[in-house]
Amino acid sequence: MLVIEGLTKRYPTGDLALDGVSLTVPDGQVMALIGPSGAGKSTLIRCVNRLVEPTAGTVRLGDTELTRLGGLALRRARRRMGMIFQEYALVERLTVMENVLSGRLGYVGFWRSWLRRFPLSDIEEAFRLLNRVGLDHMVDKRADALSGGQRQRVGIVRALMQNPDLLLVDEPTASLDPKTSRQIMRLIVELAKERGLAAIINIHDVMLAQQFAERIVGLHAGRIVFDGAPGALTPEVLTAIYGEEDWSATIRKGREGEEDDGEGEGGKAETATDPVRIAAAQ
Ligand SMILES: Nc1ncnc2c1ncn2[C@@H]1O[C@H](COP(=O)(O)OP(=O)(O)OP(=O)(O)O)[C@@H](O)[C@H]1O
Repeated sequence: MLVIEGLTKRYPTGDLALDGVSLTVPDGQVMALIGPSGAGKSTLIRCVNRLVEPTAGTVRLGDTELTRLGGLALRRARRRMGMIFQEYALVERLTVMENVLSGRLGYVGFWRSWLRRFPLSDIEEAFRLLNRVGLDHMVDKRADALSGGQRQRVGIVRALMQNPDLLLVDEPTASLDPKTSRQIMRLIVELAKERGLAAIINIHDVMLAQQFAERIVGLHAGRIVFDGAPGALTPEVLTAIYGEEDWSATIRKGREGEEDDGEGEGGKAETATDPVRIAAAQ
């Protein structure tokens, strides 16, 4: 369970990116973090793993208060947080398997990893997870020869190789087409559920957030202005999060996503999740 209390971040420039954010994400819950550009989504994710130093407030993961840790203890705690990024952050010249095994670097000693002598159990787990995401036939392929969706799958497997308690996911679909975006979101949600992981997914696409996350938190100017189920995202709520101007853009984007969706592979994705239709139904 992740417990965030009173999290505040003021950058040295004076920007107040987070203003007293409190939030609890239980194990197994997938939470989408939405909000306009500059709302503080990335800052929130980065304060949790301490890539950004909070100005005030606490972050606890299970029994560990992350905001108190430094040095080795912080490095150890970071192992428990799997990061999945927008740009995949793979090592291009390394193979799929090597990229995946790099998720174990925090556990395997330096020399052992330098000599690429990972324990058999790690290699077996890598095969198992690559099989789970449909990439077991690509273990020897170099990362730079993969498609965007395949790269993101490798990124997901690498994060899971850490055996994390928490997934921090930053714009996982920003570089992907709509269909691949849905596949990746579905995969992240399924894997988080299977493994009982708390997950925070920072995502611009409200439609995707509604389709796949069970809980949505809306940030506006560093504050939580909505925290609830996807079905409760009314136009009024979206206006509170995005403001009038961005809200109309969001509706338009939702419709475009639907038009793109010719193959009907999205399951739930094709049902009445358009905010406009939700509004009409109410
Ligand atoms: N390194 C930094 N130095 C100074 N100000 C920053 C820094 N990073 C972010 N900010 C500011 O903090 C606020 C929140 O930014 P943040 O990147 O967290 O928002 P976001 O919701 O993730 O936006 P986006 O969706 O565009 O990525 C913004 O006003 C931004 O300008």
